[in-house]
Amino acid sequence: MTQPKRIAVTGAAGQICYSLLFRIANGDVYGKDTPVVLQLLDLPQAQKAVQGVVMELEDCAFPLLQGVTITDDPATAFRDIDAGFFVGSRPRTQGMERRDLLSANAEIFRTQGRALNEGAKRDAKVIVVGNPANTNAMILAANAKDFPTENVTAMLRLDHNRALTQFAKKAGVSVDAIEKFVVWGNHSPTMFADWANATADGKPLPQVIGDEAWYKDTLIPTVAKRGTAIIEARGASSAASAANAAIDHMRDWISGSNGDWVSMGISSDGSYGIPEGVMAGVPVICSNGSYERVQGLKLDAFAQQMLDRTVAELVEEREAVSALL
Ligand SMILES: NC(=O)C1=CN([C@@H]2O[C@H](COP(=O)(O)OP(=O)(O)OC[C@H]3O[C@@H](n4cnc5c(N)ncnc54)[C@H](O)[C@@H]3O)[C@@H](O)[C@H]2O)C=CC1
Ligand SMILES: O=C([O-])CC(=O)C(=O)O
Repeated sequence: MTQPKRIAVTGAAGQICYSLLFRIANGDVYGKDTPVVLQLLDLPQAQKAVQGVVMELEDCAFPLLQGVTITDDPATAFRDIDAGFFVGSRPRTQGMERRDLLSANAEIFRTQGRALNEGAKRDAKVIVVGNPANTNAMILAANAKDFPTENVTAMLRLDHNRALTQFAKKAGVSVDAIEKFVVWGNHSPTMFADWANATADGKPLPQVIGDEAWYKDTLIPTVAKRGTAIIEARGASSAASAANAAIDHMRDWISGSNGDWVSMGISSDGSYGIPEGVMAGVPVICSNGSYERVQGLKLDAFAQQMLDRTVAELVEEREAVSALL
């Protein structure tokens, strides 16, 4: 058996983690040959609830689960980790936008960035799920001064997966027939679900669907507002689908995306005119434990306008938290 991977998960008592932890323990991130140790973080008042979740993890008898620690101390949670899922933070409720969580959650990521810096392996892979995910990831990276910024990412994969299903239904194909699709920008209603390069079974998706009005007037807003629709229907924000997206993001980063594009929020290097340091969703291809931006795409006037809008929002969010960077 290989060495166990140490995985920190924050917000362990919450609803996303109630799905996420069981998937990780089942081997869905590192594969069925790699044992895992979970290092669970939550607030002091949530420790008892985390203990309950751990009892349930034990009761699953997962062969790959070699150990679990529970703590309310970020430094303990992030010590020697290979991967970190940063979920812990307040979710929005009806009537709120994700950016309304900025002041409630930003401070969490400053504190945790410092702890990540202290204790994590330098090649640890980090995904931020807690909203507003892009800007929280930027705060986390900025406060982990000696930790590689490229190893801190934000989750756009739920938006990506949501769009794939809508496209697949419209085109009458399976979701895995669709390739080269990307969600650009912020995990917010300004996100840009871009089908310009996408294919279905190798044929251009815009031609296969042949309905640009549907794409602009139905697909884009449906994906952008899906989180709100779930909150209205369920009375709570997406949980199992968010956990699934976090698993997809990390699994592909670790094991590769088989040449296909996936959407990841990463720190901008200035490509596509996205200001450097902004944590924006872009197309990447994952292989050998790392990701590469897809470069050189031509954006038409509509795409450029959509990208500019979502990037402008990210820049505004960055200004709002400048004191924490
Ligand atoms: N990026 C994305 O696509 C998605 C992001 N989210 C976000 O994920 C976050 C978590 O959502 P849920 O699990 O539904 O929320 P929840 O309220 O069920 O759980 C959050 C957990 O985080 C804990 N927590 C709060 N502050 C903490 C801190 N400083 N350190 C450690 N733990 C802390 C809470 O005690 C609670 O157990 C929310 O911000 C939500 O908006 C949700 C769905 C999709
Ligand atoms: O909408 C929310 O607040 C939760 C979330 O990020 C999503 O479901 O995409």
